[in-house]
Amino acid sequence: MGVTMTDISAIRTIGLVGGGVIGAGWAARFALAGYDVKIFDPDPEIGRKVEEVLANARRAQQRMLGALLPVEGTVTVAASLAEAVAGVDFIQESLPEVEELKQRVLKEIEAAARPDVVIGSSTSGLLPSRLQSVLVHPERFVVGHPFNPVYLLPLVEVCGGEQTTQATKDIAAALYTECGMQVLHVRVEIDGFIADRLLEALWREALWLVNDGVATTAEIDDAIRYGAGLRWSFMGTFLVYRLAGGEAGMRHFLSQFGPALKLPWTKLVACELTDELTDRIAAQSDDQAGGIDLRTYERKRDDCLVDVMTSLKGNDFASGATLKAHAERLAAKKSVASEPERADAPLPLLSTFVDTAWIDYNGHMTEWAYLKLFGDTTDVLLARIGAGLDYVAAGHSFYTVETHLRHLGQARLGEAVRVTTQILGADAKRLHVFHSMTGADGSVIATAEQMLVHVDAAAERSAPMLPAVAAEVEALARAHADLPRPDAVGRSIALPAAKVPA
Ligand SMILES: NC(=O)C1=CN([C@@H]2O[C@H](COP(=O)(O)OP(=O)(O)OC[C@H]3O[C@@H](n4cnc5c(N)ncnc54)[C@H](O)[C@@H]3O)[C@@H](O)[C@H]2O)C=CC1
Ligand SMILES: C[N+](C)(C)CC(=O)CC(=O)[O-]
Repeated sequence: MGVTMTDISAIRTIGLVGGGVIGAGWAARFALAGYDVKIFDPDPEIGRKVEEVLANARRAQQRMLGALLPVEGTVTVAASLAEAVAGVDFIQESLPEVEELKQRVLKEIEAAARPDVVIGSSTSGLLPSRLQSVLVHPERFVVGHPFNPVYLLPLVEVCGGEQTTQATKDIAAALYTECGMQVLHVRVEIDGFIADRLLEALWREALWLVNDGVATTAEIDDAIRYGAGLRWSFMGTFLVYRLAGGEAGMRHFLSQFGPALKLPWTKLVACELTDELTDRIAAQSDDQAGGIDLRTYERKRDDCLVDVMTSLKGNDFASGATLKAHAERLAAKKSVASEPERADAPLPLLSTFVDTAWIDYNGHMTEWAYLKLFGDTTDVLLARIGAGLDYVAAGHSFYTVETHLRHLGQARLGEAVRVTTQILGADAKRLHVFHSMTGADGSVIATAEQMLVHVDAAAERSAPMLPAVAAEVEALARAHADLPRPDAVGRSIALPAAKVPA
């Protein structure tokens, strides 16, 4: 099926050329987003390598998104380049960073692929105008520069060349976004794009510091990870330095620290990678790694990245906002259709998916999260009876004065949970409710019995409900009067009789 230039819903299968660090990372990113992947790499070990990267990626993404993840796409190792790209709906090239090689293979890709299919390139700095110049259809070529590990880091720089159409950039950007990535549009075509210009400046300086015997690889990494690296995970250099300028902000920062830039402390030219320096860096790096193998280190890195992004998700900030939006998109695709109320059944008030922030060290939804969801359900009920935020603003409210929570099963990350509410009774000032939470398989995993008291909020005293609310409560209480009373109502916590010490 063809893909129109404005529609990515027709994209099902993605062809990957090059399956090294980045190509295998793309395979995992796309497959875990539900796309089928065909990958070609002449490396005879390609199948094993991709499988290992995919296993680590699956583990990390499950920690981050759990049951929200879509059904995983298939990953097929193709026997030839033509097999990997023929008939696919999008292509991502991740060949070694050599312009002539990329140009030669891009021509081979074009000869085997559909003429309209978008070709993304992972190049970290080569100019798209030069790469696309060899193509018959250069308009469908665009750079999509990712960051390692591609399956976790959201950033992808999208940069078109002189002949790239806007539609091509839009398709690539839409696809990457759909896979949970954060697109940074590089508006001016420039060697190294934006991020690698910055990374390379730091990297040059780091190599000089080792070369000049100022610091070891481990000391330089400490200088980053205990300081600036921590704040870079959520604020970039400009925002960080604005805050460092105190109340006078960026102007003060520039006037105080600007003159030092002219000293200059940094060299900003490449140091010669002599055999001696390469040996020294490699030996220090081996020493620093402490004999831990690559895949184990990758898992450590992935765990830390997931923890950082999950925390930032709670703050709805930086990459956390990207993750939150992605989780919401995935949840919307799986969303449970809202249920109509029935007179002969408890009210269906809340449907949601278990969030990463609610998971404990056992991998299950933690205690307080149950109370939060039951509390949220009560809020939905209050809105339903006309006691929502306007009612509160007018000085009336309900306070919860007693809760009895029971835990009967487990909810896991991303699982769909649903809460229904039965009105057990009410009088002029009190509302007695029973919430029941079911998991994805429909079994009850928790219940909460609550007593709410209506209050005059300003006086902080109980008070009768306003007539309109009282009428809604009465109607619901009457409708629920004939429902079977849950066994757990009124139960208290106690050991079974036989276990009570005499
Ligand atoms: N490693 C990194 O940190 C990042 C790399 N990139 C970019 O991604 C691209 C790939 O880099 P890496 O994955 O790091 O390199 P890599 O060396 O790990 O992988 C390159 C792969 O291409 C394969 N290959 C060589 N000739 C081929 C051909 N004719 N057809 C198919 N496959 C072929 C090789 O067998 C190898 O597996 C480069 O353009 C690089 O600049 C982008 C972001 C980060
Ligand atoms: C070293 N590198 C230039 C290939 C790095 C990148 O392009 C991005 C990254 O993951 O750091």
